[in-house]
Amino acid sequence: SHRIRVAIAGYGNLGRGVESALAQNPDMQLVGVFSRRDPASVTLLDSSIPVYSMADIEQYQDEVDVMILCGGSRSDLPEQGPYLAKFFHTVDSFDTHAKVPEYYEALDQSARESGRVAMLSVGWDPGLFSLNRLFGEAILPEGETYTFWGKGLSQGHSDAVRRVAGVKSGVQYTLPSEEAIARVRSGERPELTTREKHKRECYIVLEEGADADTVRESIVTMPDYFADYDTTVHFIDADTFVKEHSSMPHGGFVIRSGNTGTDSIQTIEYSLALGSNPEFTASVLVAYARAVHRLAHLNDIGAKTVFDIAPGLLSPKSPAQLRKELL
Ligand SMILES: NC(=O)C1=CN([C@@H]2O[C@H](COP(=O)(O)OP(=O)(O)OC[C@H]3O[C@@H](n4cnc5c(N)ncnc54)[C@H](OP(=O)(O)O)[C@@H]3O)[C@@H](O)[C@H]2O)C=CC1
Ligand SMILES: N[C@@H](C[C@H]1CC(C(=O)O)=NO1)C(=O)O
Repeated sequence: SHRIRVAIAGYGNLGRGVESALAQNPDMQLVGVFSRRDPASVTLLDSSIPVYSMADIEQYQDEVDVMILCGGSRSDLPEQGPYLAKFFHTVDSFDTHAKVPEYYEALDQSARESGRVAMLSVGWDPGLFSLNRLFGEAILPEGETYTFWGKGLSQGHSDAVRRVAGVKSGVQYTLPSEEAIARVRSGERPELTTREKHKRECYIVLEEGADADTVRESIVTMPDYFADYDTTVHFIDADTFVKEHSSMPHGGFVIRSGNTGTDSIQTIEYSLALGSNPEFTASVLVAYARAVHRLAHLNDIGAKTVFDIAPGLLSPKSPAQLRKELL
């Protein structure tokens, strides 16, 4: 059977990660990268892969089985997602938690009209952490669920600060409250507000002539991303930025602490330690691209989240082979 023909829409940290993740999956083939920038200015890891202008993307419908959308959630995907679902089966990593319901509806309408599959919010949070929160609550209905991230670089929040007028480069680190983690791990099951669980720290290089106080205010008050957190903004020069803020580690964990019949305490914990947030997220996107391709062949169209995907669809192994590996 032929390899799955995959293309990338939007070439940033995630796009680069998808390019290298595809090289690790021999049943898939990267057929091209689409960018809003001049293709001549976009340098891939593998220079033999063609780069096309996003403006021409509709012409490639018959050459792409799955389009992996790697744009930013704050401003790119809300427009690119519903648009591209008209022409391609897609998968993206949309992570503006507050806006997921409306994004789902927009994708679902577009994908159903075109008879395509559009998977949203694939990654680790939302994505693998979402699945583990579901397992915890479905299996241990009596209990509490906690999610902690970091210390590490959030790409969604870094993308969001880069979109603020006056920001030349920017990253955002998420720091979990060690005190909150200790209380959860002790089995206390505390009520914790958003603000009590994490702090956010940004490092920004300003555009020439931009005003630091105005930029800081735009960031710390930003709804859905920073308004509910204690956020600090540091302004640094470009050399320091490149020297000290070029790696993107991250991670975190989901804990479900619950009680069963005889009041036994049961604890489920799922954790991630990521050397590269974008490369890991890209690896999740690529596994789900395989599932999207299979759903497309089953004509199981419309918007899908990780909750809708049978795990076997992620694996390159046949169902028969997987059954042999159950134990
Ligand atoms: N669900 C999850 O667990 C996760 C989700 N994410 C999501 O992934 C999204 C993308 O993250 P990330 O790849 O780090 O974002 P980037 O800022 O690296 O890229 C976003 C877009 O910006 C454009 N771009 C990239 N580099 C440049 C450049 N040098 N000059 C001009 N434009 C550029 C690209 O579009 P173009 O090529 O068209 O110019 C690209 O698609 C995040 O917004 C986040 O929401 C990330 C991690 C985990
Ligand atoms: N979507 C996040 C993945 C995790 C990290 C995170 C955070 O640090 O706030 N929230 O969810 C990302 O863009 O990195």
